[in-house]
Amino acid sequence: MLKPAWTKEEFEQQLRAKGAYYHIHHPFHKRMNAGHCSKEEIQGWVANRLYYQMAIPVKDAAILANCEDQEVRRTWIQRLIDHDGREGDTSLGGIEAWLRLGEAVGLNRDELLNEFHILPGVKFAVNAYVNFARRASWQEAACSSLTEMFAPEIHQSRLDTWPTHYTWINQEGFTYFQMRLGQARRDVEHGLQITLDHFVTRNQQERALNILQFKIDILWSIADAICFAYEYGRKPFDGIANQQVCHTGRF
Ligand SMILES: O=C(O)c1cc(C(=O)O)c2c(n1)C(=O)C(=O)c1cc(C(=O)O)[nH]c1-2
Repeated sequence: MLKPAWTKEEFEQQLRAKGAYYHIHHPFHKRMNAGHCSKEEIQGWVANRLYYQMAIPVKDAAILANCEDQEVRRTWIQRLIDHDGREGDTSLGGIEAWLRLGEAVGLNRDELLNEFHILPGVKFAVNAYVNFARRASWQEAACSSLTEMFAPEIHQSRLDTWPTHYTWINQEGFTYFQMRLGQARRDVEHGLQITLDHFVTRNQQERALNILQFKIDILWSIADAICFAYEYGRKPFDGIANQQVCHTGRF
């Protein structure tokens, strides 16, 4: 029997219920916000997350390239500007703000930008997101960005806990988290509107939930890779070679 479609309100509720699996509940994130991470663990997380930051505007450019709706493009393009910044603009782009967070935790730009610390598992997870956005319809790719529904809470929890737990971090590094609070809420409003309008039958709505779970799995896998390497001390090729044998670049 064909299952009836959820109303928009019910569908939104189902999407929001996925927050139960958001990486805010990952043991590594819980440790980080409880103040139990070492300096090396914080540095490892910040260095690896830069790979995600760098990929976000590439992912959003892929969505723009696949989107034939001018109105949507006019709004979506703001996401690229948020992360890349604009020449001559005084407001900080997200990537630059993240690099400053890297410096605030004691890393230098060279080691951040030459991917010295990036784990293969993080690359695979992030690349899966970019590749999905390239191949999927723009509506499905927009749906995959909806983990941002849960992001303001995680950014806020860092702002609430890090300054007291990690007093060695230069406060200027927290600008990124502050910036994202408003940007993420605005992005979600748009992404949610696209998703609620596009996925209308019950089958389509269930597909949207599966796409959101795919993205949640990506974030969880990133945290797993970082946790394994830095909390459990099991970096790739440990005891066999230096991590620098790992492949470089994007495949
Ligand atoms: O720090 C976080 O936990 C976190 C998570 C996410 C997310 O849920 O995908 C994003 C961000 N931050 C973020 O800063 C950001 O700009 C962002 C963009 C997107 C996206 O999918 O387009 N997710 C996220």
